[in-house]
Amino acid sequence: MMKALGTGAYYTGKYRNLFEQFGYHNEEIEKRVKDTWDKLFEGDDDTRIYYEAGENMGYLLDTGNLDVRTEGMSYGMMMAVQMGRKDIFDRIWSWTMSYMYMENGENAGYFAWSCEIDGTKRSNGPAPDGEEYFALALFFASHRWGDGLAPFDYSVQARNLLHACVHKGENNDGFPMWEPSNHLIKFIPNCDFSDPSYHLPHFYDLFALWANPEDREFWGKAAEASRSYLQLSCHQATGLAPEYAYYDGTPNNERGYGHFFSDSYRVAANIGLDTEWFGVDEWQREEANRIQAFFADISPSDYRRYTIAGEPFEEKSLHPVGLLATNAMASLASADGPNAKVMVDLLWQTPLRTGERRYYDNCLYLFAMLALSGNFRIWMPN
Ligand SMILES: O[C@@H]1[C@@H](O)[C@H](O[C@@H]2CO[C@@H](O[C@@H]3CO[C@@H](O)[C@H](O)[C@H]3O)[C@H](O)[C@H]2O)OC[C@H]1O
Repeated sequence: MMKALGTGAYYTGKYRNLFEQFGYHNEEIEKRVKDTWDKLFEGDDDTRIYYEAGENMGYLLDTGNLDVRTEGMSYGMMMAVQMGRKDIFDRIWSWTMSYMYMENGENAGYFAWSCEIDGTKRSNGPAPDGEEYFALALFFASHRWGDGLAPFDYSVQARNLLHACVHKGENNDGFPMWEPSNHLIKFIPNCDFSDPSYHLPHFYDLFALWANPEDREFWGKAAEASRSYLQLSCHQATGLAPEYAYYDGTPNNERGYGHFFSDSYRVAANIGLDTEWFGVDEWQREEANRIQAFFADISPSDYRRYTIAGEPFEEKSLHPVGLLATNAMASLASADGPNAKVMVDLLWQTPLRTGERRYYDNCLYLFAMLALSGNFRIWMPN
């Protein structure tokens, strides 16, 4: 039975343990989730991506690019709030506010998407996927632990950030992160195209509940627009999405990002979580089945870059573990589909990635572990 959010949207309020449904034992599953967290955030493993900084800060390192990204920091906060780790959440948020937050210029109110490990900004521009994850992680933190003094007044921080995302540019002060005319998230504020993997309608349905009252209608429309946009941008036969796409959904290959590669992987995971939180949408079920069918007979060692029509390039996937993790997370949308169990089994049998490219793969891996074990939840206000 679906539960009303009060915005016209309904949520499931249920978090399936798909691992258990597919035959794994609960004790083993819980241990695996905990081990995965430990290997990323604690200990000496060569899978680690989180590091403490000073007395009260910490960061996630993009081990392949040797920088700290809003993507990783916001993912780290989402992981920490799901795992109930306020200590680590606050450390990451402190680092983010100390070094990434921009107070001046056309991006004031946003976060610099890439910094050096010492906090020096590598860029003065943001990447909107970070802002949307920050905002929802902050709302969840507020609901789980309550608001504290700034910058730990989590719900205030989330609302201010979402205000900037929607309203910047209204006073000639930069650009919004969502295009006002169509409610679609942009790749960067000052551009007119999108990135299908940035579309998180399941987040926007919650922003419609918790953002500033005057923006709630906007977020409801953004959720609807994103669910439609995914249908436009994912290939009808293969289900594959390009990294960047125009507002009409066609691939944007101006800089070579019009194909299925690293960014694209997240679309499958996002569809899985949207289904888990907000219920089955027939297109999402079919889409998850299409992506899983495409990869069903390809060995991870042979994952490549593909056109969205499915033609392989010579170039191998940079993040095969991340790709198989997101394909497994799609099983939340296709649980009764022909490849759902195979994809979940493949994730279960695959260890975390080691080596210099481990950051992106291991982030997607932990998200999949959380989601497939029923531990990637909506934290409602008490
Ligand atoms: O041009 C930058 C643009 O690159 C930036 O995007 C962020 C970085 O890329 C995205 O994820 C990467 C996927 O590939 C892996 O190899 C990397 O480790 C990941 O970081 C990420 O989602 C974006 O936030 O956005 C700002 C633009 O100016």
